[in-house]
Amino acid sequence: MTALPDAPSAARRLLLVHAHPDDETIGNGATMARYAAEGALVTLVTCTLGEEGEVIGDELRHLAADRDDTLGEHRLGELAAAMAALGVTDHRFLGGPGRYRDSGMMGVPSNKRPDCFWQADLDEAAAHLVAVVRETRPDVLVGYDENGGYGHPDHIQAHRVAMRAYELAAEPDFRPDLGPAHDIAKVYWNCMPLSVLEAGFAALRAAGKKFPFPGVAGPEDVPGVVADELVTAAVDGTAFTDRKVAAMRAHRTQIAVDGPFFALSNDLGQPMPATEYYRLVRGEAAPRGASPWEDDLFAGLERNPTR
Ligand SMILES: CC(=O)N[C@H]1[C@@H](O[C@@H]2[C@H](O)[C@H](O)[C@@H](O)[C@H](O)[C@H]2O)O[C@H](CO)[C@@H](O)[C@@H]1O
Ligand SMILES: [Zn+2]
Repeated sequence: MTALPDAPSAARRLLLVHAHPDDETIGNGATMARYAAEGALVTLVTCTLGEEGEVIGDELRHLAADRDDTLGEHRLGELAAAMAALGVTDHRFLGGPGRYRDSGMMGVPSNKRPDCFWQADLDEAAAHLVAVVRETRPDVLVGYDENGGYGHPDHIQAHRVAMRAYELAAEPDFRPDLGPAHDIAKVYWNCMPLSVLEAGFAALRAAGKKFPFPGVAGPEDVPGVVADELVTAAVDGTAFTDRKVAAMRAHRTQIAVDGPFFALSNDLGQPMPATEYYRLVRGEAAPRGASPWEDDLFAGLERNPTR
């Protein structure tokens, strides 16, 4: 049981569920930094240690699964450094560090390892997350869409576990030993509005020869692209871009950063958005004024200290 940081019981509470160390910063780094700075209780649950990842740079390549197989332990440290950069103090691994191994990309042999997340029993994995939900009692849960954003097995499984835990945590008869039932007020899935994606890639093409990476990502490389009408919230993290960049750089084996662009180990550069987008899938959206999108994930929620 992790001691929660001291905070007024009326503090707003955000829980994020991610597949690997690095996903949280790529998708929600500015959002996490903003809410942590505003005094919210931000809890990150990461489902694997990222043991099957590729490694950027020759000097650390020995960590890879087909060499020393110590990348997971190394990425645990990268995640801790990234959380320090974002000001997030409550980050945990589903079932404890190493309980579920990174499954690798869809279709590779490591998908069949009995200890990998893709082979996990859904209700058993969800029970680990129910324990966190009932302890931290979040107002808002952030996860992936049913395709995990881009079809990676661990992302799909993280979606399934998050949505199953959302249901089970609210059931008073389910595992009362894990604490009193808790009904999360709002659930969002990470997404990227098509119009924002197109503008970002237009800026990337305009960079021309100054573009710092050998390859250019395409829209198919960006997870969770949806029509603008499906987007509910846009969280402006501009004020926290420096923290997001520092956290991206902390994930040194996975992410290379250059100016307003970043690339994964595939060396395909893509824009690094300062605003992060969300699709509400459970709960009620707050009434919106002129903007089509909420600007705060907690919009419309009373600060209920007894939740
Ligand atoms: C962002 C993300 O989910 N990264 C995962 C992903 O890594 C990609 C994978 O190695 C792919 O083969 C590369 O081309 C791409 O550049 C990588 O981002 O899958 C890894 C293995 O499951 C995982 O460790 C990593 O966190
Ligand atoms: Zn991932």
